[in-house]
Amino acid sequence: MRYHVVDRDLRGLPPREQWCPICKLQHGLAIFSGCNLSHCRHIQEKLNGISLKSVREFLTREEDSIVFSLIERAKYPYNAPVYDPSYLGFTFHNHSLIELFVRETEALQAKAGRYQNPEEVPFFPEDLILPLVPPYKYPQELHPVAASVNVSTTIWHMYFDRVLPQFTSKGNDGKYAQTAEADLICLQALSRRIHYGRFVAEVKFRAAPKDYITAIKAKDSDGLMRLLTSASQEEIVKRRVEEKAKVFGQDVTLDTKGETTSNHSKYKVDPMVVYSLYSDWVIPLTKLVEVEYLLHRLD
Ligand SMILES: C=C(O[C@@H]1C=C(C(=O)O)C=C[C@H]1O)C(=O)O
Repeated sequence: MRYHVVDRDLRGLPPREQWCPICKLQHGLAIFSGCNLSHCRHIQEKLNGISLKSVREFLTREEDSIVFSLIERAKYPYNAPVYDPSYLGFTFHNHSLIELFVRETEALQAKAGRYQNPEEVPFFPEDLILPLVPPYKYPQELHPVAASVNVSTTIWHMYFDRVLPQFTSKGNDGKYAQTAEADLICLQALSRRIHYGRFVAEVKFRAAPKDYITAIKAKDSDGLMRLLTSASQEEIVKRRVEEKAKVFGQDVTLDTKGETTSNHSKYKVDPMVVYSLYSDWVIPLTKLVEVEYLLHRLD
């Protein structure tokens, strides 16, 4: 079967219009009226590679990155000077060392093409320089409005004000560059996971466009929240990350006979902290991103 797709713009964004080869209607991405929905969904699936299964697999793999990044950050004590704007003597626009570190690293990574990937969202987009590398043709599954859905500031404050003090020991070992680097890895993993809510929302929209279109047209945020929520899935996710914190965060040693011994009583990051991080922040923010994306999905 051949699909005739018109009006793909230069950045490879989703087609604004397309012909459905089955119902022969030309229609915008969001307007399915008069057309058999299953046919049009079929086209969408052919054009785009994401499914609920694939997005959930992505989120599951991101859990590993998040738990590992917290464990790596927990190697260092809190190291307060990293977050104190006066530590650099009010140079660099009164930025703290962490802010300077993130801004400069993001600028370098932008040059290397990191933010061409629609999965990656910078914390300081205003500082970014155009990539030096040739463009890579990433699949463009999202509606263009995805570019303006951004909860980076909330993630920043959540991480530094609420989460970091819970899993680091008090103290100062002077390893500030390593500390800032470890923070950045945590922030990037959290941001990637949370902003992936845009992809989750897209597959949910495609699976039940009629329901979502009604709620979107009514600007019904609560209705959208109800539609996209799966309480059972959330419970699985929370228990799984708690378990990962136990498995990844234990000391593994070998005794003289070469038998593995694990210390189950002491974990590098408290598994309850990881459970609460997901329960209080990661899942609610992912759902907020989903709703924000959906509210503008028909723009
Ligand atoms: C991400 C999803 O959407 C919602 C958010 C979830 C999450 O952030 O883990 C889990 C279930 C849903 O309530 C999903 O259905 O997988």
